[in-house]
Amino acid sequence: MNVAIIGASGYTGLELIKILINHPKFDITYIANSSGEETLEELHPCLKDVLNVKVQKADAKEISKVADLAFLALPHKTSMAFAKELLELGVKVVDLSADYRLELETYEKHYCPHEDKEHINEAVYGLPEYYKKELKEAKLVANPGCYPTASLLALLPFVDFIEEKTPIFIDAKSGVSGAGKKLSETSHFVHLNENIHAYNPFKHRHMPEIQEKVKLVKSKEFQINFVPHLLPITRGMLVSVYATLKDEIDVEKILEESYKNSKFVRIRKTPVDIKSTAGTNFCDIFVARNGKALFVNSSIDNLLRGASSQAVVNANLMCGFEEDEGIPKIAYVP
Ligand SMILES: NC(=O)C1=CN([C@@H]2O[C@H](COP(=O)(O)OP(=O)(O)OC[C@H]3O[C@@H](n4cnc5c(N)ncnc54)[C@H](OP(=O)(O)O)[C@@H]3O)[C@@H](O)[C@H]2O)C=CC1
Ligand SMILES: CC(=O)N[C@@H](CCC(=O)OP(=O)(O)O)C(=O)O
Repeated sequence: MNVAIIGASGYTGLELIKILINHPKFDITYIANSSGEETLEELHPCLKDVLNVKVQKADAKEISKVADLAFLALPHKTSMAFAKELLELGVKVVDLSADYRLELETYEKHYCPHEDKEHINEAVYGLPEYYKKELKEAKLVANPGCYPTASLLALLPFVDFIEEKTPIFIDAKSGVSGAGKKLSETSHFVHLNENIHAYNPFKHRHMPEIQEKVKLVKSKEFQINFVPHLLPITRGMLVSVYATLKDEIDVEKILEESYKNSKFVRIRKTPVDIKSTAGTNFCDIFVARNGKALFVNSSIDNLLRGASSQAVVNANLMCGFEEDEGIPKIAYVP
């Protein structure tokens, strides 16, 4: 199966290349960024003598001649124009941006006017643990955001048992690569080093994504209070969910039961850490209860389970392959 990577000069684009180079069923036949003016080695010196594919200026018609499926590792708004054209040309799409993740009204409220209303309703949300059946039939997959991936995997097993009148709090912490390669004041080394802070409390665009998916998967409308923080590390994400249960239930049993068939969720007996999932597609989860107070703790690699490896799992499912074919499992430890 021939695949294209658009946005190959970015962080998630590089992670896609690294996974797909070793994939037993996918061949990278097209790589692009916005200009096509540099070689792959110039964009990513780490790929010298590893992969030698020409970098092109992204062009949907050219992609359709050489690839059956395209990964779009592009900024929001840019992605939908490419996806629309590719789908019309018969190319399957896994979109890493937010462009197809939300219902139209929610998207337009938190992002911008949508330019591909024709396809937004056919997009499948790429969280395999909850949408596997639909993903096997999908032509367009909306890969979830990194914070929603870690938050939903932690929260969804407990939604039916949470007291509906009390708020749910999600405290999330991400490595800086989550912001992409573009520099900003808050991603500057001098600002970040030995520092940590919250940003966009209760206003982050991933709060409506989490809220909407809880409603769609579990038919429950909760007030989700989401606060992200920036960590002075390159990759990794740690999420802590706090909620109040209706009863003093066996939370470990519920978690085990929820993910007993999942290849990429690991239930941990102690609080999770970032290093054990860095470099892998795993989401590690730990749960604890104090009376009716619930604490669920999850960790993922924001660039992999939060983006590129989850995208390849989704592509595996779309193409009828085993979900774990070619997917990284060995963490960057120590
Ligand atoms: N970083 C993360 O942890 C996560 C990111 N995502 C999402 O994945 C997407 C990619 O993120 P990330 O890799 O971090 O972003 P980067 O900013 O690191 O990379 C963006 C890429 O998009 C390319 N690009 C921009 N405009 C165009 C265009 N018009 N035509 C072709 N290529 C274009 C850039 O190319 P050029 O170099 O030429 O500008 C670059 O390769 C985003 O939507 C992001 O929100 C999702 C989950 C996690
Ligand atoms: C650290 C950091 O800045 N993270 C990004 C989230 C990255 C991501 O998963 O999300 P999208 O695909 O929705 O952009 C942020 O807070 O906007």
